Parts: sequence; structure tokens; C-alpha cells
Amino acid sequence: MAVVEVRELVKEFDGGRVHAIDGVSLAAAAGEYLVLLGPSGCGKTTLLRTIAGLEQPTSGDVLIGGHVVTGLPPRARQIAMVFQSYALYPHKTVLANIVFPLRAAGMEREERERKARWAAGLLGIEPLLNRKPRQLSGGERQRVALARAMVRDPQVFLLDEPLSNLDAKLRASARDELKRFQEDLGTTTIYVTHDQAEAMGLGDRIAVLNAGRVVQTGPPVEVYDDPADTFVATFIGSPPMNLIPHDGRLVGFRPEHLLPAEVVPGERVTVPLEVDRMEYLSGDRHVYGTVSRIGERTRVVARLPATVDTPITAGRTHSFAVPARRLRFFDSRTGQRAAPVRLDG
Ligand SMILES: Nc1ncnc2c1ncn2[C@@H]1O[C@H](COP(=O)(O)OP(=O)(O)OP(=O)(O)O)[C@@H](O)[C@H]1O
Repeated sequence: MAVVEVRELVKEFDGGRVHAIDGVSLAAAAGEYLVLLGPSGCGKTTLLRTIAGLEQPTSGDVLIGGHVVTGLPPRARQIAMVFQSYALYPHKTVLANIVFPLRAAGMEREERERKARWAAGLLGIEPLLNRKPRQLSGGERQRVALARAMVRDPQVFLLDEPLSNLDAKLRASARDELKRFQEDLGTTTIYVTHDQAEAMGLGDRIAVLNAGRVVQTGPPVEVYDDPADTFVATFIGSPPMNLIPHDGRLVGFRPEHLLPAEVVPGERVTVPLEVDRMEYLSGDRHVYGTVSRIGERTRVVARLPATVDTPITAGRTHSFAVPARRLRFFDSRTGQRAAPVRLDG
């Protein structure tokens, strides 16, 4: 059953001048980790705030647990939220901040402190329990806000970039904790991020948003391998998918699928790559160059894993190839997926 669902949701601001959400229908199943991914300003936060009840939709409905909750206040929705601006009570200690919702719900002191210590332990903030928010770093405050949401055993967890203030290492471990916590408790989670690595790592499913609309929904691997349009193809993946204009189409392939021809067996399209630059990144070689055979002359990037040790020199042309099954085709006018065409080579 869908625990959270939005139907034909529209949210306008400024008397209709801003279409923050432009007809979104989306559902998160029980226990699912759904990630909303998209560039800045695409409407992710507005969508989450509307689900939470902090914004009223211009039209459309929000359902939680199968019931229409449009019009109900946030506290009637059995959800816990953590937003970018984690509103902590400045005069309370970290511990008092975390237990606050439990206290309000009438839980016994011992029980609420046990829960708070459990959440604080998970997030590595136990040593900070007696401090005040102003004595914490941004990342620590963010973890306190997360802990406060976790102790409530909510039916639904709404998280808006809750890890944005953590450094890379802490972020990775907090992401891990969050995922494990979510799996253990099976809490339906909707998680907003503009960070595709986070989306790919956390989500059971990703909904990619662009300009107030959902462009594609699916498991990370599907969205990555079979992007619905050129927006998804280039927004997801780093470096993004290569796109080569060819006869009204764009021929797309991921950088890791453009490899020295000698290591690409089977049905393939070979292309001479005029290499102009190379970068070494975490053991991979990123090879930048220009191809001319598939379609128009286009600058592309190839990503070679450390296991491919073919010598490549900038300033030379090397024979590269893409496995035929890795090619994706898009309509160059609409950007939508299109039927494949035969390529020479
Ligand atoms: N209260 C508001 N009044 C007017 N316009 C708004 C309001 N809130 C959001 N918007 C506009 O709606 C659009 C969507 O904003 P939203 O904050 O949902 O995007 P986002 O995807 O969460 O962006 P970010 O990743 O930068 O937080 C933007 O164009 C934004 O300027």
C-alpha cells in the first residue's frame, strides 16, 4: 500500500507566476526509501513541505496511509521531518532537544532518555548531549535534528538534505546509519537531495524532478542505465552521459562504456578518439577528446578503470569503442528517448 501519495499536485506561488510543482503524481510504498532528486529550484522542497502540510497545494491531494490529509495541519499527519534549517531550541540542551517530542507525547523520563541515547549513539553525538545548540557545529546540529526525528518512531520520515552540512567522511557514515536505521525500522522515507551520489546510494527508487515535474521514477540502476530523456542522462552520472548529434537523434553513452577498442569484445561501434587531455581520479583515468565518426564532431569523455592499462597519450588519436547494447538514442528536438538507429563503425 502507498503510505504517502500525491495526486496531480500543483503548487503555485506569487499568484500563479511561479509554478513550483506542476502536476506531480507520486507514491511511496510502505517501508520504501524514495529519493527526490533534482537541480536547485526544481521544486523538491516545496513538494516535501506540501506533503508535510507546511504548504497547502494550489490543487491536487496528499494522502497518508490511504487517507486524504490535504488541509490537515502537520501535527495530524504522523510524520517526522528534518529540514535544511534544523530548528533546534537554542536554550535547551541537546538531550532536551532530542527528547522534546517524546516529552510532549507524555513518555516516561527513563524511556525517553534511553531512546535519546540510542539515537545519539547511532549518530555519534553522545558526547554532546549536555551542550546547547550554539556550542555545536552545523553538522552536529544537523545530527541532533536527525536524532530528534528518529526517536519519534514516525510512520513517515521526510528529510530535506539532512546531511548537507556534514563533511564528506561524516556524510558517508551518517548516510550509512540512516539507511541502516531505515531498514531496521522499515519507516517509509522521502529524502530530498540534489546530490546524485547520495540518491544512487540511498534510494530504493529515485524520482527525478525538473522544473516542477517528475521526469522519471525508478530504481537507481534503471534511472542511470535507461534515462527517460537527455535531462536525466546528463543530470545523473559524473561525468555525465556523452551525447553526439546524429541525424535528428542524439546518440548517448556513458563515459565508462567508451573504452579502448581492444578491451571491448562483441558487437560494438568503434570510434577514433582524438585525445586532448587526461585526468586521474580515484584510480580511474578520465580521457577527454573528440570523436567524429558516430555523428557530428563532439567532445566526449571516456572513463577507464585502473584495470585497463592501455597506454593513452594526449595529442594522439586512439581507437575506442562502445558496446552496441550500451548505446542510447534520444530525439534531438524533444530530448525524449527515441528508437535506435544503425551506426557505422
Ligand atoms: N514561498 C515562495 N514564494 C515564491 N516562490 C517560491 C516560494 N518557495 C519556493 N518558490 C519557488 O519555487 C521553486 C521551487 O523551489 P524549491 O525550494 O521547492 O526548490 P528546490 O528544488 O528545493 O531547490 P533547492 O535544491 O535550491 O532547495 C523555485 O523557483 C522557488 O524560487
